[in-house]
Amino acid sequence: MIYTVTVNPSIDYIVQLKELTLGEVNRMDYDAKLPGGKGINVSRILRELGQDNIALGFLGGFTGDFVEESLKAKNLKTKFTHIAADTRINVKVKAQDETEINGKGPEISSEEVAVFKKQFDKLTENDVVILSGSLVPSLSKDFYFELIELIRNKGANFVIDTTGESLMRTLKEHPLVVKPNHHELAELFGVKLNGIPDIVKYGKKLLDLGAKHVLISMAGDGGLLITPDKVYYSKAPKGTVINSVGAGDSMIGGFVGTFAATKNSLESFRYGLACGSATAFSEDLADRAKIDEILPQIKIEDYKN
Ligand SMILES: Nc1ncnc2c1ncn2[C@@H]1O[C@H](COP(=O)(O)OP(=O)(O)OP(=O)(O)O)[C@@H](O)[C@H]1O
Ligand SMILES: O=P(O)(O)OC[C@@]1(O)O[C@H](CO)[C@@H](O)[C@@H]1O
Repeated sequence: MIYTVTVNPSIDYIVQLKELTLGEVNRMDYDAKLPGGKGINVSRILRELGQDNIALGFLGGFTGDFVEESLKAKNLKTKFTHIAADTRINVKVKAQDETEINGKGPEISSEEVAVFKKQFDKLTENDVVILSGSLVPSLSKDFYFELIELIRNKGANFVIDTTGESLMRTLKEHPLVVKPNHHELAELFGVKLNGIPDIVKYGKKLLDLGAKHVLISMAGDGGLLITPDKVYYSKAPKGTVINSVGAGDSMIGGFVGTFAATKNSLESFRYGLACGSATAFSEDLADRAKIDEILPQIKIEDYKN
């Protein structure tokens, strides 16, 4: 089974207007409320791909009820731990630029954490756990490492979508895949990356430090997959970008869902790229029809230094 963990889910409140003027009353042209949070987005893409999965995490209050009901309506399997405080609301303003205002997230008590962690007792070596998104301020910065220890003790695989020191610290536990974007990769090593050869050079270091696969996403410039045997590169397909929120989560969903089903890294890369671009070209996250439309446009090349 694949589990996604969203410690800090959200209602994503999407607000669209032609122009945002700070300090004035602005009127929206369109708005929408979506269940959000990185792990939840991965779960939604896995479901589109027909990959069985269960979304875990913490939900509370009327906002938490909205997220849970929206996911149930989409036939997603969920086992959230219910908390007393309200799940956050993240505001995504689409005007002349895209601006995101993400909440800090609710207080989670030690009792609620204990109930959540109990679920990890049942993991087996056939399971994959995907840890994605921010932690809430009341949790220890080491929370993901505590979870990784529980996961590794059961012999299960994990994927972590995080950046900086937190990412570097998890590499020695051999995540199935890590997916920094090219800016995050540069920050990880405190360097400026000049073109694909540099990106490959530093991406390979993440492999050397323990990751089983390294995916580097480059938004409209496509992506790279670095494995111990080979490096693959693909441009991004052309299309009208409607919504880039969740493109990275979609790429992870496409890669992990396909890898769980096929164990084929190249095919998983193909689906990861297609899911990422399909979301960028959709109003909400990509649906199966959009993913299928984009798949034939993905052309992967062997990358040779
Ligand atoms: N403008 C775009 N055009 C085509 N494909 C895109 C575009 N933006 C993203 N993608 C696809 O989605 C993948 C992931 O996007 P990106 O690199 O923006 O991830 P990210 O930085 O983790 O994004 P986010 O945090 O917004 O989810 C890219 O590698 C690419 O395949
Ligand atoms: O604040 P975090 O946890 O880093 O990111 C949360 C978030 O911005 O990530 C998703 C897109 O990747 C959105 O659905 C959600 O609002």
